[in-house]
Amino acid sequence: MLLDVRGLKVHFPIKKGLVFDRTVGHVYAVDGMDLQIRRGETYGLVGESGCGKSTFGRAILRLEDLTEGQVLFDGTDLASLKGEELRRQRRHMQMVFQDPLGSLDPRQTVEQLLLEGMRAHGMTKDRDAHERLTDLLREVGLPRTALSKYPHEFSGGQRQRVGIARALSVDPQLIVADEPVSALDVSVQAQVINLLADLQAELGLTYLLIAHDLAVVRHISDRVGVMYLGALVEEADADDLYEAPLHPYTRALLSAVPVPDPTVEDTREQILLVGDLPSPANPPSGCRFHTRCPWRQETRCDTERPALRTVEIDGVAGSHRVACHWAEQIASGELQPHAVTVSGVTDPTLTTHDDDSALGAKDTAYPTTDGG
Ligand SMILES: Nc1ncnc2c1ncn2[C@@H]1O[C@H](COP(=O)(O)OP(=O)(O)OP(=O)(O)O)[C@@H](O)[C@H]1O
Repeated sequence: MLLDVRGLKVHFPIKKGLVFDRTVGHVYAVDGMDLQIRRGETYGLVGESGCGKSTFGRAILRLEDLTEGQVLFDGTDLASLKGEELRRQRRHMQMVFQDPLGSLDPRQTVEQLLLEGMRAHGMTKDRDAHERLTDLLREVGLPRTALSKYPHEFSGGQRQRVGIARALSVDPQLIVADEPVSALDVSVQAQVINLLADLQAELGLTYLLIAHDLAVVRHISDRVGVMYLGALVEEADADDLYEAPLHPYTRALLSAVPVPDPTVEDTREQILLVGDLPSPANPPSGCRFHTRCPWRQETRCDTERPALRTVEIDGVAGSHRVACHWAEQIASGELQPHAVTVSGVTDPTLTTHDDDSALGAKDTAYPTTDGG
């Protein structure tokens, strides 16, 4: 296991007061994450905007203060490291950001940008440093002439290649890529994703790939974790997750992913997510998804937070984990979905869902089970 995260919490204090800051509450951005990544694996982390994905990615690189929990990187607990030790450890873990323009110093040439990290980790002392720069550019598919250019002189896709080269420059083991393609044109997205895949094969890298778009992570990820309000609600091998999602939230996210071929009839279940993500400063009690869940059962879902547990499939406990009290009953059809209103109150008169005209209604989720 290269990365082993246990019970991680990152809470941001909410301060009030002009002169004396008072803490009046907390944003529970990450609130009990357990996640393991094997060496050489690509782990896709998905979820709606605001569910805590970026905070989690930043926290495991110790770019955020950890409120509680353990982050073991190759056996070393990062939570206990400080100063020089932490700085040395950081060389092994690098980040690729969504917006390379915002994360690359506009006054530095590509050469300066690439040398900066290498210099900080004592990697420019040997005379091979320039050879390494040439290799880096070749690896990310940029010409050698790129070295003397500034970030604004590149297209979005090329700039992301510079961002990737910079992450690679210190020879890391783990790369956290936070929405690496969501700012790029669709036509360029696949090129950058393919580049990440090629680099992994060539260099044996391990990735945590963060994205709100499930389609982006599907093909490159070995495993996928779905995050909701600060914690994982489901995790499985990528194919299992996409073909047999168990958590109602995952089912809702997947039913929103368009079918790539317009000539193929979309027979999947349609579950509309009702309302906005609740505030992470005031998360719902019990299961955090209960206010939007079409399978919510009173009162267990409202009061008891489900643990992330391994489910048995055909009597075998595999690697599919889900945090739902009723995953098996939902999968078997024993529990039927019902409509959800914005307030999160289920309407007992709407326990069937054969009124297709209601599909697409703004305030109500009507899951259909035909073909799902
Ligand atoms: N430094 C901070 N101080 C206070 N609250 C923060 C801070 N950073 C993030 N948050 C809050 O924590 C929650 C989780 O944010 P985060 O950026 O991790 O989510 P996300 O899933 O990555 O969303 P996005 O894709 O929009 O970045 C949000 O409500 C956000 O406003």
